[in-house]
Amino acid sequence: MSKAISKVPAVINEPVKAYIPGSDEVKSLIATYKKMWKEKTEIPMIIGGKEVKTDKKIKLSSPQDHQHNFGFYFEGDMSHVDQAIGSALAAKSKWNALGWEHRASIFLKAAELIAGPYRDIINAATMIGQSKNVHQTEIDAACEFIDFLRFNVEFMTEMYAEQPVSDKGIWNRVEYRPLEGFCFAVTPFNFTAISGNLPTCMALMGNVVVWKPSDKQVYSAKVIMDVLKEAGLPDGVINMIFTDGKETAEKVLAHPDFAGLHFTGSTKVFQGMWKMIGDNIHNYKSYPRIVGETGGKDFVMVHPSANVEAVATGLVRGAFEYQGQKCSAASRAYIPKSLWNDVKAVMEAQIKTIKIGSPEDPSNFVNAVIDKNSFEKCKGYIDRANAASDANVIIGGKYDDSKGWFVHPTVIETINPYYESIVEEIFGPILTVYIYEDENWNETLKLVDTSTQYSLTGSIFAQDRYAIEEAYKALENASGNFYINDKPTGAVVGQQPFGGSRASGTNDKAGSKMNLLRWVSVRSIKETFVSPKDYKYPYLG
Ligand SMILES: NC(=O)c1ccc[n+]([C@@H]2O[C@H](COP(=O)([O-])OP(=O)(O)OC[C@H]3O[C@@H](n4cnc5c(N)ncnc54)[C@H](O)[C@@H]3O)[C@@H](O)[C@H]2O)c1
Ligand SMILES: N[C@@H](CCC=O)C(=O)O
Repeated sequence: MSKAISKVPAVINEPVKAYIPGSDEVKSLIATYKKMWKEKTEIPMIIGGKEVKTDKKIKLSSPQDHQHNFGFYFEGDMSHVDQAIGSALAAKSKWNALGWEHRASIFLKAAELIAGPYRDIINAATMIGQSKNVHQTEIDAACEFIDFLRFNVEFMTEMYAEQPVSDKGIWNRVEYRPLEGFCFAVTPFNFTAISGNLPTCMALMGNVVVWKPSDKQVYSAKVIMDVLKEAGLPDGVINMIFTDGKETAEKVLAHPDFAGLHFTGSTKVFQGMWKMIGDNIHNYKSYPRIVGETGGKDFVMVHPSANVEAVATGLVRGAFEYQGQKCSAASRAYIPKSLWNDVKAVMEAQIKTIKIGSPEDPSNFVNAVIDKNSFEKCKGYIDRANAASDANVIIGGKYDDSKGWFVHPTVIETINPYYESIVEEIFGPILTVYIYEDENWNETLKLVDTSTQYSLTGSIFAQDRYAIEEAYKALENASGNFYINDKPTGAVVGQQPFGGSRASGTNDKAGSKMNLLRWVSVRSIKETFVSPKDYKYPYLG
């Protein structure tokens, strides 16, 4: 244990590299992409620090070229889930006993490795496996993940420093113990940073973890485990398994030592897991912590005083960056009639210039959606809108799966504020707009607040300060992240703590102290320096 109260290095957000065409940084990244594209990587599970291969080799193909096989991963079964739980529990007491500075050092070193020697590798893996363009991968796999790692260390020390007051003659302290048992991280395909953050932030707080990444994010998940190993994470602290989600959840969530779920993904899956936890409540040694960040139907509300170019740009970037596959993506917009023709014209002009294709060509702004299911889902919404009497595809609407899963940026206009594409999460490059009469501003605010089950992100565009204040109040519970004159995507760790409520999650704000608090169980300690020797109150003589 340490003989000093040390301070961790001051933290600032990792600068986003510009990747200017022709620059050394873009050349280096694209060269790494091309090299990794050709390698037939074999990706084992990592249990107790050991590589685990099975006879079930699953082919990995890239969304931008579904016939291209860039490697394989080894799928496990329920025996591997048992092994992962066993390894986590075996690693627990040593990890728990290690001084916090050592835990901090491991994750700070991991941040440095990603910022330096692993930057191109983790970025290229994300581009190949998850089809992100150079900028989108840089803000996710490099910068956001680095920020999570560094800021969480800072938040941990701030938390540890929070101590109660002490009356005369006593000393009160609190300590932030890891949860008893093991934790379970289940992560989505769309953000490498999220998949890295969920298991690592629990481990940072002294917990041991079973981690099940999405089968569509296996390549960058492997790089995360490589980095953690090189950073010195002891064997068994984080165990990565590639197993069926539902079966794994059934097994893990029935275990008496299950202590906490850290989930990010769709609403339906999270609700299913919450129900399983409820059904098992009598089996556990402690009440498990449940944190889930889930789906969204994120709004852009536009006031007649808004700036047209700012609105159109916010919509184009908010809806179509990473093919709309951000939980925060702008997917419904409410635009006053007086501005609509102008906003539409600017959007059409911008969308016309968007290039679509593989991330290997950095000039492609839109890449492929993640898989066939997603492609078919988007196609369904577009085809039904084309046939609907109350909706119309007004921009885009093309799709092409001949090489990759490409869906063009699409705008649907509807006259029905409850039309399917304006209330359901699509998770693709499809924005639905509803045009309201300018005088119906207040009614439209109510519609934004009540027409979907979600409450994740949302934006108000207005120059009129009274209108901003009205929207701010009327939409108080309509989003967990609220933006004024900006797109509803792109939260930065340490700047806009991220998460939503209603059907969008437990709002425990990833990358903040609020989230880390969920992974500790506080013990209060009171020490009395001179203990009383008689039971009598002073007035009893
Ligand atoms: N709110 C947020 O912060 C946030 C961030 C990113 C993504 N998301 C949401 O995630 C979704 C997209 O990601 P996705 O497609 O990977 O989500 P998903 O729900 O399909 O999968 C998430 C994880 O759950 C696993 N899983 C799937 N079915 C399961 C089951 N029945 N039981 C247990 N685990 C199961 C998957 O294998 C994966 O690891 C969207 O709904 C998006 O809004 C939310
Ligand atoms: N934190 C990201 C979204 C993560 C969900 O997919 C953003 O703010 O855009």
